[in-house]
Amino acid sequence: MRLSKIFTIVTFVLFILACLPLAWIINGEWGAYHAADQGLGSIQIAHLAMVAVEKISTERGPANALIGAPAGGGGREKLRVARLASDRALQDLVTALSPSRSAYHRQALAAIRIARQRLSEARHDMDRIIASPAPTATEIMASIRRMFDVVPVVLEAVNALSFQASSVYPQLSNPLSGARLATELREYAGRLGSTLVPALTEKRPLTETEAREVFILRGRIEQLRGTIRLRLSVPTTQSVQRQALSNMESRYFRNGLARVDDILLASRLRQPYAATPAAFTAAYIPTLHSIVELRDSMLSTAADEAAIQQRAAFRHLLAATALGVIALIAQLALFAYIRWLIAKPLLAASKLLSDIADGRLDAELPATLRKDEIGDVLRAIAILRRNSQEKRVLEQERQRLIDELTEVSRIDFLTGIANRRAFTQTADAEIARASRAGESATLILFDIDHFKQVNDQHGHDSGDAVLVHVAAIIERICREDDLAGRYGGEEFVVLASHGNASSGETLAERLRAGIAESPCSLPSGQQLAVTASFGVATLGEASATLESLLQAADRALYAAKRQGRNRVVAA
Ligand SMILES: Nc1nc2c(ncn2[C@@H]2O[C@H](COP(=O)(O)OP(=O)(O)OP(=O)(O)O)[C@@H](O)[C@H]2O)c(=O)[nH]1
Repeated sequence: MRLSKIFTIVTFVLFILACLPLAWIINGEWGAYHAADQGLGSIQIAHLAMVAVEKISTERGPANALIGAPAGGGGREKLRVARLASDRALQDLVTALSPSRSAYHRQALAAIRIARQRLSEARHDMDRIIASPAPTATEIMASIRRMFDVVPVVLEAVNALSFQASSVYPQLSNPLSGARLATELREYAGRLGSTLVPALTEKRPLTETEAREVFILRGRIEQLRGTIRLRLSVPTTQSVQRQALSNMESRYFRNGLARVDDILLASRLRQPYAATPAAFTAAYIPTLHSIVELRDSMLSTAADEAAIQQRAAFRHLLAATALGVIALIAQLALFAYIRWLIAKPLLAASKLLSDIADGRLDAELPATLRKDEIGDVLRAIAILRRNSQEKRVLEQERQRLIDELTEVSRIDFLTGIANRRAFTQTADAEIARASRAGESATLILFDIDHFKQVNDQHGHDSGDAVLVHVAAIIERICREDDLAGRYGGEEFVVLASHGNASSGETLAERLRAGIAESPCSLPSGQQLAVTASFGVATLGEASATLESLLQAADRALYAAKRQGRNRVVAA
């Protein structure tokens, strides 16, 4: 597998391995943020449920005030407004719970459906009692109890939502349960007032049942008061809650319950009541606000704390995501850097080595100042390439010299035509080929006449000039495919291929005439007449080799010399 591919696979695998724990961490942070968000939502919805409980409790005040009261006055309008407020609070709660996102929400929604049904029936019954001119105490109490029965159902929703919020924020269980207890306290405080209404309406002492009910309610209220105080006795309780608690103590537990105690005392002493139901309600109900304020203060503390934690969870999520992304980018950048630092130069080095091995020595070498192993490799490749280039130059020079030597060894240094060795090699092969092919070939051997005299009379240089002069005539007259050479001294030889005896003799005659008719210019400037004698031998049965042709031609040449020179004699 190629190095680049291995590097890509390793990068991919390491990237995935880094992604997995990051995804796990981010998923955890997302879960924490999501739970915090839901917990905060639950606190807000729990608040709506508590408000609904409060509104339903409050609705009993104007209803009770209307029982036995003369028709007219603003009582009806107050009841209408109170009922509208209850309906709106329940609707707000239903809207906030839809669509339900958890089992707690579904449980709360189911409870509210039942509560609405019960509330509708209780209102119907209450309207009947209000319309009745003289309802009995039992009828009034039954009607009031039906209103009471609505509240525990809504409290179920409050409990479900508070539990959900507490499960996310265990540290907020104190303010959350404190708010829930305050909601219950508000309910029982309301019930206490409602329980007194029949006796006030009928201007009679409390019945034994009513007195027991009041006793139980007072006990329940004290119990709730104690539990709330316990919840708020922890050091983390904020001053605003302590203030709300003290406000509730003075307004409800001192002023509000003082009204109740007045009525209970008058009832026990069988004395007439100092307040009508409406006056009692008007004095008693406002004191319940202090309980609601305490509830809201605890809820607002819990909501603030939850919002802080939700924001912290969001910041953690953001930080984890940002760190994760930065880590991945850093990892990719590191891989890219390593690729650039190691893999890329190694690949380039491998390509350069392949090029050098294939003889491509002109590829550009990256200039490197690197001091590491990669730098060493690149420098070694540069040296290797330089050595290869030098070796190539040397090889070329060597070949050139070989070619030159070969050429020199085949050419006569004086005349520039083939020497005896070159002529012999080529002529041997040509005669063998012509012999095989059944073609004709003529060998012309000739010798300059009285050459010794030229040397003797005009000097050796003039002799050389005559030799060069004759060679030039040979080159001028012979065809390209004729083989001509200096056979030795002042002796020349020509092998005329593809010819016959007569054409060979003709060529010899043309050579003879050419030499005889062209005087040679000696270095001294003197013109010297030169002649030569020719022996011609033609390829035949008896002369199938160069050697035999040469012997035959030499004999003919000798004959030509004897016959007076400057002539052609055929063997
Ligand atoms: N200048 C010069 N002279 C050469 C060369 N080679 C051979 N000779 C001379 O050629 C002469 C040959 O002379 P001979 O063999 O006596 O023949 P000749 O004088 O030509 O007489 P014939 O051939 O009988 O006409 C000798 O004096 C050689 O020294 C050469 O390369 N240059």
